[in-house]
Amino acid sequence: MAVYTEVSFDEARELLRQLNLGELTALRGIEGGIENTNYFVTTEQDGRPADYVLTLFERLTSEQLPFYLHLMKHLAQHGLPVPDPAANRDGDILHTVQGKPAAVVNRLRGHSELAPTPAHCAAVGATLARMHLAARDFAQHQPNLRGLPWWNQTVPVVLPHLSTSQAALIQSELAYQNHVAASSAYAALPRGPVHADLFRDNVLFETGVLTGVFDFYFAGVDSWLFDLAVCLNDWCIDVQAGTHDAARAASLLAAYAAVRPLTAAERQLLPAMLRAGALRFWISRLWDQHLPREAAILKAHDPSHFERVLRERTRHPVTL
Ligand SMILES: Nc1ncnc2c1ncn2[C@@H]1O[C@H](COP(=O)(O)OP(=O)(O)O)[C@@H](O)[C@H]1O
Ligand SMILES: N[C@@H](CCOP(=O)(O)O)C(=O)O
Repeated sequence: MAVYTEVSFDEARELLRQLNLGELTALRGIEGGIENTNYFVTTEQDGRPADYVLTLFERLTSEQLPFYLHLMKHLAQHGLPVPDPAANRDGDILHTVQGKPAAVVNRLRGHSELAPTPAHCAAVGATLARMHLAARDFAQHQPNLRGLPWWNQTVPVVLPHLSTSQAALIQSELAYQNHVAASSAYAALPRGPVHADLFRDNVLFETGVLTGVFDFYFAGVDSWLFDLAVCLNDWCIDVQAGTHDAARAASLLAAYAAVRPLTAAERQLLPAMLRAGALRFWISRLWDQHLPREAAILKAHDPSHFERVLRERTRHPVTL
């Protein structure tokens, strides 16, 4: 269930009219997702059906949202297969529905590939590198709001819920990541707007071709290597064991590097960033599990998965 706020047919029809997207014919709540209220919307335009997604933002604010929405528009204008937020007559892409910030984007074709092959991983690697390069001249700046300062703030909050060995691991990893962030190699990492949550369920494929990347609502300015590490930690991991899949990782990395070769600092810090990526999602899953919003998160993700990935990444560093 990811309809926290009910939208009536009339309200949706009015918004779609204002956006000049045709006459509403169908409105259906989307079950997947945990953060926002999402609806699939169909309209009729010039006698043809057109599909959109209407999102009401439940947690993100009107101050934070322009960065995400304009980044999506920027990437779409650069030919990336990402949702393109629809503007009204005044050019605004952030709207209001039921007093909440809202957006309407085109519905991307395809299905999530939850059992990816090296070929799927190559497509993800190449697209990630293209997104990094295309976002270089994106003018707006917003930090990754789930970056190191948030980890430092949130670890003490989740700590009381952990076993002794988990507490020791999370504290020592946090200390290590603070140490890495202060290093000259870290300062040398190329940075820019990154997706920061490019998991299997945020990418669509159709007959083996990557047709969509969505859910930019954890995006922010961070190192490109962090984004790459987040991807490797999801696309190139055995989900049951949390272990590294060398064939899929080689494929993703080679395709990424064919578009944008890695720098010396990136090659050096890959093992540390793989640990950082695992720590980031271990912390957020613990936070969602132990400090849920009022009955809102009904499908909290399992934190122990990223605890396993972090232990694996520490025990068996992947070097280039
Ligand atoms: N632009 C889009 N095109 C196609 N499907 C989409 C699009 N945006 C969202 N979806 C669908 O909605 C579901 C929930 O979206 P998601 O962004 O993951 O929600 P949340 O941010 O609430 O977690 C996705 O799994 C996908 O099926
Ligand atoms: N990918 C994150 C959770 C983010 O949720 P989403 O449904 O908005 O992608 C995780 O797996 O912990």
